[in-house]
Amino acid sequence: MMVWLAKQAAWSQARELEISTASFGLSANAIIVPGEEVDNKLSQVDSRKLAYMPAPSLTFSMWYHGRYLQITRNQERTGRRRRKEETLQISIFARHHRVLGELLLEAKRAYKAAEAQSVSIYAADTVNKSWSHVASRPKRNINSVILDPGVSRLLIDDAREFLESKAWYAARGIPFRRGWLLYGAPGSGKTSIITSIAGDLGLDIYIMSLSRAGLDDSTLTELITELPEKCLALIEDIDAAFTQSLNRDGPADADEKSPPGAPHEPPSSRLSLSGLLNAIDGVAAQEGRLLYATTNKYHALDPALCRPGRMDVHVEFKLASRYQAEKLFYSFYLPAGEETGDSDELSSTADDTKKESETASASDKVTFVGTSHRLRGPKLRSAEVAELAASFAAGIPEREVSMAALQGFLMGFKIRPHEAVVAVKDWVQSERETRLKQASHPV
Ligand SMILES: Nc1ncnc2c1ncn2[C@@H]1O[C@H](COP(=O)(O)OP(=O)(O)OP(=O)(O)O)[C@@H](O)[C@H]1O
Repeated sequence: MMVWLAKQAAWSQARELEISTASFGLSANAIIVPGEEVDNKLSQVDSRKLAYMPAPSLTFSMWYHGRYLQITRNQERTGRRRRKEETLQISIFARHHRVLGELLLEAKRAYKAAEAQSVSIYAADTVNKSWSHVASRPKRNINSVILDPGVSRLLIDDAREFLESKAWYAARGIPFRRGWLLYGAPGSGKTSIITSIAGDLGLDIYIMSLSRAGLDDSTLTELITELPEKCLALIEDIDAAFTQSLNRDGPADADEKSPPGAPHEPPSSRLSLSGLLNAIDGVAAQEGRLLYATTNKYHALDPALCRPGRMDVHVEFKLASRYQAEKLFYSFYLPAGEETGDSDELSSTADDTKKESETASASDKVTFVGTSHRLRGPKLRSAEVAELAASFAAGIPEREVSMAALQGFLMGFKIRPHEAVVAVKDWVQSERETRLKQASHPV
């Protein structure tokens, strides 16, 4: 209803407003403060966007299919934790409730259309043992995550094939479950590729962090049963459980993290490995759910956790190769609309292309209105970019720096590709020195 409301003239003309830098949910709900996108200072540092919503308790009057309609948005704090509850009160002057059904159906369609452009992210709320919507991100094109040749294709094809194989599993009596474990260097694109896969398959992401305070076996089980039927469940940093000495026999030592003098936590208040294994089987046991886990410490994981049936596909993500560095350079400086000509790029169907361009225009609306850094950069021909990309990649040692670090470096040269190529050698050297210092003085 909120997405539908956001499209009504009465909504955008409201004169009492609630302003926030936090997400109001699907971005279509809120009205982005005009002019902010063109404020270079704000858009260059990735600051939170300001958005406003008509204040609660206002009543909006409008005509709907020839009928007079009034909508009031109410907000109250309920329960011991004073959680904010929102309700909408709708009054329609009509003889039959059919018109309400029409309105709700139209609102549902508007929501689905808005949702098709973005991926909704939910996080586990361990206090209320429920999931809360934390963000809606524009879908990320899978080709924008640059991995070693064939890896993106393997991941997306495998996930698609799994979703289409329900009957195959049923015919063989094999539980319809599949888990993907992405492990390796930090900042190598594990989370990014998972987000892209969710966008590609039209699934919402439900993230669990095992190091979260208050997460015990029963909370985890409850959270798992609360998952919707079709979604992508993501356990981030699954090794975090092991830094708390998680073992199969029971929870870790309860005193380990308690401040001196704090009351002893009952032993059941921690997550045990068997609790985690049951939960994983639970996620996967529900049909149509995909389970992804990420870790930087593959070898710390218990074999029971990694065995086929729980984590069927293990993919290592390494530090950047020259190939990846070159492709990243392209993605920064190739003129808009031109292809790298890379055979590994995942082709989109006509429908996907349409969706992507719609998504791009939806996100452009927020991020760049007229001030894209591409427009301020030098106009390079593809051949020039190719030459620069090759020189840039030649300056990057194989598997020494992460893709996230490379991205950070290039961000400093958004409109200065030639300078990026010149500066890369010194940067690599300074990264090396920083790493050496860190190794000799571990935190
Ligand atoms: N392979 C890649 N291609 C393009 N961008 C990448 C790649 N890897 C990392 N990045 C960029 O680096 C940032 C961090 O990436 P991401 O969170 O996906 O890494 P990660 O492997 O999940 O890291 P961590 O293990 O620390 O959680 C993102 O902004 C992402 O755009």
